[in-house]
Order: sequence, then structure tokens, then C-alpha cells
Amino acid sequence: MARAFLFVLDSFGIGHAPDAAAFANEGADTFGHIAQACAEGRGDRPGLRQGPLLLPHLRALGLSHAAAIAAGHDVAHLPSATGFYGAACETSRGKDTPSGHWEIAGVPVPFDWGYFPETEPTFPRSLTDAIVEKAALPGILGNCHASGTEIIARLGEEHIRTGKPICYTSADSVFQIAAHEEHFGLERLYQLCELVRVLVDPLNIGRVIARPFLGESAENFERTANRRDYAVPPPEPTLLDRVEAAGGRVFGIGKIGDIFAHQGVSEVRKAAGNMALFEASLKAMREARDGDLVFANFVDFDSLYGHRRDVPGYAAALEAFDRKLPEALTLLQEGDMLVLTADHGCDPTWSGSDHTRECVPVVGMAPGLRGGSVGLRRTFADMGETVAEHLGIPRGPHGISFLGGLAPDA
Ligand SMILES: O=P(O)(O)O[C@H]1O[C@H](CO)[C@@H](O)[C@H]1O
Ligand SMILES: [Mn+2]
Ligand SMILES: [Mn+2]
Repeated sequence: MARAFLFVLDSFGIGHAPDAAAFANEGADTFGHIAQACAEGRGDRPGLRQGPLLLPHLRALGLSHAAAIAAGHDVAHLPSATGFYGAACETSRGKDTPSGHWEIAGVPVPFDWGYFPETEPTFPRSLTDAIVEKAALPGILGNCHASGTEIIARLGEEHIRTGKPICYTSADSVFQIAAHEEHFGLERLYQLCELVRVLVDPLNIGRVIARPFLGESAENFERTANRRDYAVPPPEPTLLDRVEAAGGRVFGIGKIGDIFAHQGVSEVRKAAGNMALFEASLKAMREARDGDLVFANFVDFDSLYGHRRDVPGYAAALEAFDRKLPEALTLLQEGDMLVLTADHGCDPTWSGSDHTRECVPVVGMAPGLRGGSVGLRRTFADMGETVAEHLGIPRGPHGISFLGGLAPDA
């Protein structure tokens, strides 16, 4: 009996990566800075949370050890952990969500994505002309780098008045389109994104993202859970395809289906909010059979708190996840493997609103195997290869399994 459960805490980095300077992210540390801010009273928000960051279950598994390993520190002084723990660096050149997830699934991105410049307008004229013409639009708004919540507050009312969709980008390889679910129409927004997906293909853009919202004024605009990502497919078969080829099923919880352009995802299960995503993950864990993979993405950490630079919000979301974690741990049987990790950082104490280049945690539990350190992994792909070996799938070319190090007699 072998089953695997991969949980991605979207953006939960544990300290700057060795190549962080190339991203101007030296010193970034999502976990460390949240913990530090909470310890100093900067993580308090009345009615939400207060005091030091309390993550007893994650720490018991080995999260503090993982952070120490990411920083190159010794873990000998820490109380012993119940799980396996380590940290991983990213070899893909982007610090975006698809790069991170594909690399976790054994396929680093070997090329540079296309990006839009930090000029205004940011999009090439030929592209916006083609969009306006092919979609018969009265024009577009935005056409700049922006934070999604700020730009709908700034341009949402004009969007409703004029019918022009709000188009923006970020430091990621994305073309984002915000539009009102009712005034513009949700289906119409999706169709527009499909059209733009084709138009940005020659520019090597990773994702076109529909960002629908509701509300009638800048004070009450709110993005809805109907976000949809149109990603290019991964450049090679991923762990997901390999699990399916071996006869297993892949349960993609939350954004996973979109991130992998629906390749190798046997069942897509969406849910709104981290807690609903956790419930969907627990349900899939109960249903999973021998050879199956449950791959879950917990998006709120990143989109609601990391990008919004909201320390108390991020801390409260981590604490809620931690409180829920025992429910997943009690479902683990002999032959199961749970890995908790992240796809990049998004330090809420950092400047701007973009991701941060960080190491990610590799923390987990596999009943029947011993715990302990798996060290600092050169690539996220080591996680995918470990899961592959655990499930008895032939090895792939980009990572090295650490399963041998967890053998009971090791
Ligand atoms: O500010 P919002 O719209 O949340 O944008 C964020 O979401 C995008 C996709 O994850 C990222 O590229 C980042 O810029
Ligand atoms: Mn992400
Ligand atoms: Mn993000």
C-alpha cells in the first residue's frame, strides 16, 4: 500500500535562496519574518490573532529544523522532531507558481518566461490592438504593473461605466484581466482570457488569469473565488502524468488543475478558502487508493496575505492551517507519505507586492519510515522523485529521491 499526499502552502518560503540576490530578494524570509513580527507584537490584529506565532504541529514535524537547514544552521540544539524535514532550492529561473509547482512535480522550467516591462503602457500596442479588435471591446484599462486589489479599487468604477476590462501584470509572467462578474459577465471574461491566451503564446507568457470581482464601488469591490488561470502546459511529462501512466489517480485540489493546464489531473476539486481546501484534501485522502496522489494547493497564504503584505492575516492563516493539520496526520496509514512544502516565497514584510526568491520547506510524515533530516535539496524536483519512488514509479531525470535516507534501517 503506497499513497502520496503533497500539500503546497502557496508562498510559504523559509528563508532567502542562494540565488536570491539575482532577484533583489537577499534577506527575504516569509516564515522567519512573520514569526519575528509576531514575537515583537507586530502580528496582532484585534479580533483576529495576537502574540507569538503558534505552529505547534508544524514545528513538531520539523518546520523549525527545516528553517534552520535553509539558513545553513545546525539543528542539534532543537528538540527532536516527529517527521522528516529539510529545505529545497529552486533551479527554475522564475519564482512564479507554475515554475514552483512543476519543479515540485519533477520538471524544472529550463527556459526564461516572457515578462512585460515596468513601463506604462506595459503591453505592446500590437497585442492590445489585437485584443480590442478580436474581442470587440471599447478598449482596455490599466495596461500596467499593479497589485490586483489596488487596481480594482482604482479602476473598478470606470470599468463598470465603460465596459473596458482591467488588464495588468506583475513581476510574474502573467497577463491578468479583472472584470466585474455581473456588469461584464463571468463567462465573457473567461472567453476573453481564452482569446488572450492564444495571443500571448508567441510572447512566452506563463499564464493568463481571469480575476472576476463583485461590488459596486471602490469601497466594496471584492474578488471572487471564480478566478481561473490559463497556463501553458508543462514542458515535459510531470509526476502527475507518471502517476496516471502507472495506473494511479491524481486528485488536484484547488488551483492544481489550472497550474498543470489540466495535464495529468484525474480529478479537479476546487474549493474557496484554505479551510474548504483542507476539507477537500481530507476527503480525497480518505478516497485515495494504492498508487494515488493527492496534490493540494493552499492559495490564500499567497493571494490574500503574501501579496497584500498582511502579516497578521498570514500568521492567522498559518495558525488555522496548523490547527487543522492533525486531522490529516491521523488519516496517515502505513505506506502513506505526506509532504508539506511551498512553491516560492512571498514575504509579507518585503517591499512591493511580488513573490520572493526563497528556499521552501520539505516537511512530512511517512508512517513506517524513520524521520530526520533530508538536508538542503538542490532542486524542488527531489520531492517529486521521492514521491515517485515511494509510489513505485520509474525515476525521472531532474531530481534525486531522498526516500533511501528515510529507510527504517538507515
Ligand atoms: O496582485 P494580484 O492580482 O493578486 O496578483 C498576484 O497574483 C498573480 C498570480 O498568482 C501574481 O502574478 C501576483 O502578481
Ligand atoms: Mn504560488
Ligand atoms: Mn502569487
